Order: sequence, then C-alpha cells, then structure tokens
Amino acid sequence: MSVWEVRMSNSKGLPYFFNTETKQSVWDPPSELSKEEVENLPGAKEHLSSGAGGEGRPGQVRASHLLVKHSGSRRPSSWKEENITRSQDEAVEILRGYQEQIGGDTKKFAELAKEHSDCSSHAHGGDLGFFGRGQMQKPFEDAAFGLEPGQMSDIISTDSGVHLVLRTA
Ligand SMILES: Cn1nc(-c2ccccc2)cc1C(=O)N[C@H](Cc1nc2ccccc2[nH]1)C(=O)O
Repeated sequence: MSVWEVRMSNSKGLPYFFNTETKQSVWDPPSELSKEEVENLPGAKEHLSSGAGGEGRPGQVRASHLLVKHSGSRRPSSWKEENITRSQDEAVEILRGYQEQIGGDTKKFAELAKEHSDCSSHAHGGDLGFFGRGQMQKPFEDAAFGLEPGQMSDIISTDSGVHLVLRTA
C-alpha cells in the first residue's frame, strides 16, 4: 500500500500527489514510483487523465506538449533546471528552434519533448493522456480542442510557460 495518493487541486484544476505520511504535496509523480504504480495509486483513476491505451471519454482529446518555462512561469523550476531564469522571449526563441526541427514529424516531437520539455510529462514524450474541457489552463485547452488529431499548434503561452501542443487523439 503506497503512502502516496492522487488528489485534485480545485484552485488549479490539476491533479497532484499527496504523501499521507509526510503530508507533502507535489505536482510531479514521485520519481520512486513506476508509471504503473502511479496509475494504480488511490485517486489515480479518478484524477489522472487516462494515459497510454485509454480510449478517453466522449468530449475528451489526447495531447502531448513541449513546454519551455521562463522566469515568469507559475513554477520556474523543472526536472531539467532547478531555477529557470530565461526570459519569455528567450523561451520563445528556444521553442521556435524545436518547432523548426520537428516540422510535422510527430516522432521527432516526442523525442524533443522527452529531452527538453520542462513538464514532468517529458518522461512520456510529452503525453498528457486524455482530458476534457475544464481540466487544463484555458489557452492550452483552446489550442488542444482547436486541433485535429495529428495536428500541431503554433507556440502558445500559459501561466506555466510557452508550449507546442500536438493533438494525438
Ligand atoms: C497537467 N500535467 N500533467 C502532467 C503529467 C501527465 C502525465 C504524466 C506525467 C505528468 C504534468 C502536468 C503539469 O501540470 N506539469 C507542470 C507544467 C505544465 N503546465 C501545463 C499547463 C497546461 C498543460 C500541461 C502543463 N504542464 C509542471 O511539471 O510544472
């Protein structure tokens, strides 16, 4: 029985991980847990988007993203860089570079997201699983729901940073 459980942050509309022993809350899946263990945590089925293999529910989309954070990001820290100080303009320039490399190649998208995305979903090639409206920050939701499956957005901005979004289902 894991000491971790998945809860929903109502203020942010995002799932987080709560340690019932230490009472610690973290956004990122605890690194000591495998993807399988994360998906079987109490609350995971209810709060985590259905990941690989899930069909999702009507009105849901599945998307991946490549996030570059900057100094103005809600949480200017990531698995890659503890203290992110780049400006938003620098973040956009970096993301433009990835956009050029990706072209329309979805395999390349996943490779670059895994290596460079400042989101903890990098470990899954940027895959966020299925989600419905009301779950993600609005600019991200609008971009994802405005794409056809297989289509990639231009650069969009949220409180988390700047993103490229790829709708996958
Ligand atoms: C919304 N979300 N899902 C995951 C996720 C999903 C599947 C597997 C692992 C992590 C991580 C996150 C998340 O909020 N990550 C944040 C960054 C971030 N901010 C976002 C805003 C909109 C969509 C995705 C976003 N990711 C972080 O790591 O600081």
